[in-house]
Amino acid sequence: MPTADPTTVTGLPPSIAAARKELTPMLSQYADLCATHEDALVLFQVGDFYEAFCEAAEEVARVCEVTLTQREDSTGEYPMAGIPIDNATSYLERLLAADYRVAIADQIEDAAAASGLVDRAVTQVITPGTVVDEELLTDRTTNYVAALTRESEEGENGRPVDGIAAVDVATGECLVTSGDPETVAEELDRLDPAEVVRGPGIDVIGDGGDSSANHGDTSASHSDASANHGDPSANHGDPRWMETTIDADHFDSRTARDRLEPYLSAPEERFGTEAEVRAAGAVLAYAEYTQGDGGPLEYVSRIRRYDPRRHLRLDAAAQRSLELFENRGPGAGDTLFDVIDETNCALGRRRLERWLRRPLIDPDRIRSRHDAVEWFIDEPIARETVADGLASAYDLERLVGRISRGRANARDLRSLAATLSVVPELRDALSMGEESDVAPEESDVAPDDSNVTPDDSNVTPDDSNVTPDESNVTADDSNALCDHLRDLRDRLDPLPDVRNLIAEAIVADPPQEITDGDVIQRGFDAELDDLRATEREGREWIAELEARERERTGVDSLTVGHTQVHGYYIEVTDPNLDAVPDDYHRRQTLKNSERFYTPDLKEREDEIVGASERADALEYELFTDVRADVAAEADRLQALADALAELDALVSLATVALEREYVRPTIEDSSAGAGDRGGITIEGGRHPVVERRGEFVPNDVDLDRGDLALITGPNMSGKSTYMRQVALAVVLAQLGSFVPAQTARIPVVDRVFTRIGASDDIAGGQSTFMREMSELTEVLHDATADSLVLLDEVGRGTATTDGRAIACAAAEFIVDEIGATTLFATHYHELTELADRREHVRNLHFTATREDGEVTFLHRVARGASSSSYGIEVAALAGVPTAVVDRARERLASETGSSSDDRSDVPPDAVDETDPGDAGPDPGTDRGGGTGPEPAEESNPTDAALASAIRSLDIATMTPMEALNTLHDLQREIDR
Ligand SMILES: Nc1ncnc2c1ncn2[C@@H]1O[C@H](COP(=O)(O)OP(=O)(O)OP(=O)(O)O)[C@@H](O)[C@H]1O
Repeated sequence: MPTADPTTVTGLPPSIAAARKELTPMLSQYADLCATHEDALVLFQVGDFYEAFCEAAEEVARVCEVTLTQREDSTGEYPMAGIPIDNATSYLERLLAADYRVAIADQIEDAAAASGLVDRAVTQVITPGTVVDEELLTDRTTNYVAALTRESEEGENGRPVDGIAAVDVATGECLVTSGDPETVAEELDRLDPAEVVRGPGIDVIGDGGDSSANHGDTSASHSDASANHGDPSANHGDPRWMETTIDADHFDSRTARDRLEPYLSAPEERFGTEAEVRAAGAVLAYAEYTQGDGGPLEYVSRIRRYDPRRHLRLDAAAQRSLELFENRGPGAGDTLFDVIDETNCALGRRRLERWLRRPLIDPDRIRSRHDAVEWFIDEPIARETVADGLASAYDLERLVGRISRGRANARDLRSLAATLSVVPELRDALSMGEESDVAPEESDVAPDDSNVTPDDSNVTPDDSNVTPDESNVTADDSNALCDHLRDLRDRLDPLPDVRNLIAEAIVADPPQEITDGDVIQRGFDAELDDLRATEREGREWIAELEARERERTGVDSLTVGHTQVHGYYIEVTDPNLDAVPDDYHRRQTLKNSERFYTPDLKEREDEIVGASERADALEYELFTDVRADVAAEADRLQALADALAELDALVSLATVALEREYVRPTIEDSSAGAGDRGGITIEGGRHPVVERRGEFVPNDVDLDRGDLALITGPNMSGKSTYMRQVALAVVLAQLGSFVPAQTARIPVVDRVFTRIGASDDIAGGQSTFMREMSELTEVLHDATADSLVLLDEVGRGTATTDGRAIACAAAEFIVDEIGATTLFATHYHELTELADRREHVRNLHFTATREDGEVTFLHRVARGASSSSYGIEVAALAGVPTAVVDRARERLASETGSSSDDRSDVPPDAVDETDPGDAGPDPGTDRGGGTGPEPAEESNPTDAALASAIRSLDIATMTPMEALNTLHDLQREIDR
């Protein structure tokens, strides 16, 4: 992100502070507002502009690329920069992007009416986590600001309990939970707030401050993860969110309780821990402050406490490596979210996002969502009707937020009414599964029934006994609306009262402004209608005045006109002034004419102006009343928004399942039966994202509960893709989606752990290996028999022998002690021997072949272990000259010494099934790993140098091309 240190230009600009005593009243007012908003850049309304002065002006000019001007007053000259209020959004975006909080100081009284200095106040502090301006928000994401608190030594083993509360100021949603520091750090990742307010005592997110617990900071996603290992200064701030500090008092128990009082009664009943109360109080304090400190935010009515353990846990590392929401690396394509997002409105999009961040773990709830998705797949008409209806729905959650905040205009209310008007259609569409004459085919059949041929009527006795109703029931059975959708349909309240109120009150196409009239329908309010009638009649009277006066005076050139300043007049040119009647009073003299008014005209004019002003004011009053009446139904509207959001997410899942040929997974209650039940069985499984890039080779998965599959195979052969596709199938299934496969049986998993690929984003200064180990620690510590663990090349970040030993020990520990279902990709061929010693270890491998000199990766998984000499083999497959490959093999053989003994341990099925072709390895030769445990003595200096060069290669991390180039270099060495 760009920016100079924001603190230099937030709050009071230094040169204004220095001249504090000599300021003009206006600058003095500016200075006061700046002083009370130390952490913000104050934009100060002067007419049609938001202005900043002195150093703040220089910064605004720089960031917003607007002209820096000089202002002069009695105290001298100073810089000023302004942005037009009408067009402020894009400038505000820039300031936010430059890491500023922006305090908007509006004129809060009519400048024309004010005597002296116009009163101004900060009406809103715009910060990344609390923006409510529609144009500054994106559709998809829920925009949270989160507060974190810590209760020391309250939890198990005297460890701290952290609380987290997050509020979406635009919609009024508020979530609260607590737990050990790691859990809360993980929740923070899931909520992915735009802004974080840390309470006292939380210096490092995710670190319980218990340095003896060596897994205490393994929320490895954060730069904070470096806490115990790296530079502590790196712990303050995460580039993903803005860090905000507020007065510590807001985190005080008493203060928090007082703050919460208007929002909910008996917080201790609602909340689980003191940490939650304090976090909720603090986050609401901050939210109120940003909304202009006008007291409680009424629309924050849905404060929900939740238990993170009731969801599939996906920490940031898992979310990232599975590319749920973010792409990795340059050139990366879609994310999983992109693939499954076929939602029709912003409500659904946000809901689906939430589901993906928090898949379920209750098998019944999961199946219930699957039922709904299946129903929509089977009912194309209903699905399309619902999708079309939802596509015309506005963002109800945010509309309600704006209405409740008193920021909605008449257009917003019409949008609300338009959204309500689709609800009955949605209900009808869902009722298709309920009516007795549901399917059109059946009603079509009816007339034909009378024409049945005698043969046709030859139905079996059983059938003929069926009453018409019953036959319908049987016919409908497959399409019967599932409980889930029936419940959802019942929650689709069309709020006819609200819809009618808006339809009656607000004109169909209202203007943007709500203060200038033309907002309220005729017939809604008698007084308003009278005023408008007076206005209209007056204007008609004036419209006819010209003709009347021409006739009365006989002056054909007489005109009636109107100016903003002088109002209505009758104009008579100089030559005709003689004809002017007595009741004409002079109003204005022009070059060749005179302008007059008559008492009647004046009276009418006063009437019109009076009626018009009163009507505009009345309209505004009526509008705000209607808005308040609608706001009073906020709870019902939010409940409807909730149902619409869910409906859209379900329809999206059905659409995706159909278009991409996903299948409904059978959900196993994983821990129901012990033993091997509850394994993952997938036929023809695909990676939902990779399959969109082109030809995809489907693969099967057959793992019993607690199995550990060791996956070997060359680089680029498809190991990571395979592992990820298994995890994605589980995530998709548990969020309620169908999965990309032919058949799938999936157990409910409590947590997905991933340690995939070397992460080079070591922001916290942790070495790759250290980070890898802390992630591994987390797996070994926290995984359970219900977890799914993905490990990719564990140990590769250190010396081969150490790495292999660690990988082997970790695999054994997982199988023996944890029993988590695990996919473990490795280049350490020796690990495959584990299959001989452990019942639950299986070998799988991927292969590559060469055809016509081209290396082809089959991307097909097969039983058994792969050959171990990946690097050289791939080099051979890639066409490295045989002499070089042979020489390399000799080198390796001499280095690995007696490692050929190892081969005897390799089970028969571990032999690489690759068709070796002409360049394939001789199965009889030693195929020990890239570097063996006991390097042999080298016989001469060149050999020693070569051996050392080869030994230092990290084959596991080399691409075939790098292997090729390295071999080429080695060959040149030999030839020297
Ligand atoms: N089943 C498949 N069908 C088609 N393409 C696939 C399949 N599996 C993987 N691929 C493609 O092959 C490439 C390599 O896959 P992947 O990264 O999974 O290999 P890998 O064996 O894990 O490699 P490395 O060991 O280097 O990490 C990917 O770009 C992917 O697009």
